[in-house]
Amino acid sequence: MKAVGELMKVFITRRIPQEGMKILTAAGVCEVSQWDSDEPVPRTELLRGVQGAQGLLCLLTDKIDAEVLDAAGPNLKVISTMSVGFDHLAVDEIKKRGIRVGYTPDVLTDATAELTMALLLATARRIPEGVEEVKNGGWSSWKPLWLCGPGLSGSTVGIIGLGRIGMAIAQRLMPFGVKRLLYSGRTAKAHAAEVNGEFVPMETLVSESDFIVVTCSLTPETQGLCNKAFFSKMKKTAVFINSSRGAVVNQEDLYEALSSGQIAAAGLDVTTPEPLPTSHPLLTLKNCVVLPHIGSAENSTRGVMSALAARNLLGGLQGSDMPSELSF
Ligand SMILES: O=C(O)[C@H](O)CO
Repeated sequence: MKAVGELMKVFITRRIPQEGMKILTAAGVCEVSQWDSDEPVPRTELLRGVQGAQGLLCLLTDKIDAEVLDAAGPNLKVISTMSVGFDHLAVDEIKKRGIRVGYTPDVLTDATAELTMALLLATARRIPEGVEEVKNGGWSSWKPLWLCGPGLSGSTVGIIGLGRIGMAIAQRLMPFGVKRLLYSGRTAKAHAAEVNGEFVPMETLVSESDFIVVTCSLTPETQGLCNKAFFSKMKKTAVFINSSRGAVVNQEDLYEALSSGQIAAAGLDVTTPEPLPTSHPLLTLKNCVVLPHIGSAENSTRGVMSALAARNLLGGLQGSDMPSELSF
């Protein structure tokens, strides 16, 4: 048994699924302190909690910047985020200080692809609107022209960012009889052949797609990518879906496009900010379906993410391999 003094100090910024906590406890190498709540850690508590830590296990809601790294001090060896996205981490600053980073790719791919499909179908076929009409007495009869929306069969779908999640969505789209699958991104991908994906310039994807699905990561290049110019090139009948990060979209421009009939509908699992204030104009629109960032909220997925984040943390603390280390 090691004396407490020899244990490595770790700060965890939230209550996380048991799977990860059990792994950390069983390893017996760290002294864990935690923001033991379902709500995000206040900034002051984060700055306090991280002091002297050798390991930090954080979530996508925690902005890990130079101030946090300074507060942690020189002992910080590893940051393990329980997320596949890492736009909340000041990667350059982290790299400069030689701190290793773990993240959780792959394990949430299926869950996020499933949710994106659900959001796409719900938005296109106006499911939330239909549910609301049933509840509020708006359902007067079966009506030939009521609550119609576009279907996937025979359609063209454009995926922005054919990475792990984009590819899993493409695979799920195939049995729906999609006619063309377009994708854009930095480079053509060999794996696109599996889904008959056509690598096209962004302009072509935007103007030819009946459905646009955004799954790229948030980077300086993709920030605000879906803006007025983007929406103005879309078909008036097209549906826009975003399950990546809210900041890829200019929400004022999206509101304008939706309310003016420039595009048919939008489904968003991510927004800026999160949560989206209940007074936000997008929430007044029937043709906009907004979900509270639940892409990976599938029963077993969060436990698996938590376990992977714990293993990444241990790898970084012990100077050994991390199952999913971010290479930068
Ligand atoms: O980055 C992530 O992990 C997703 O957005 C949430 O699971």
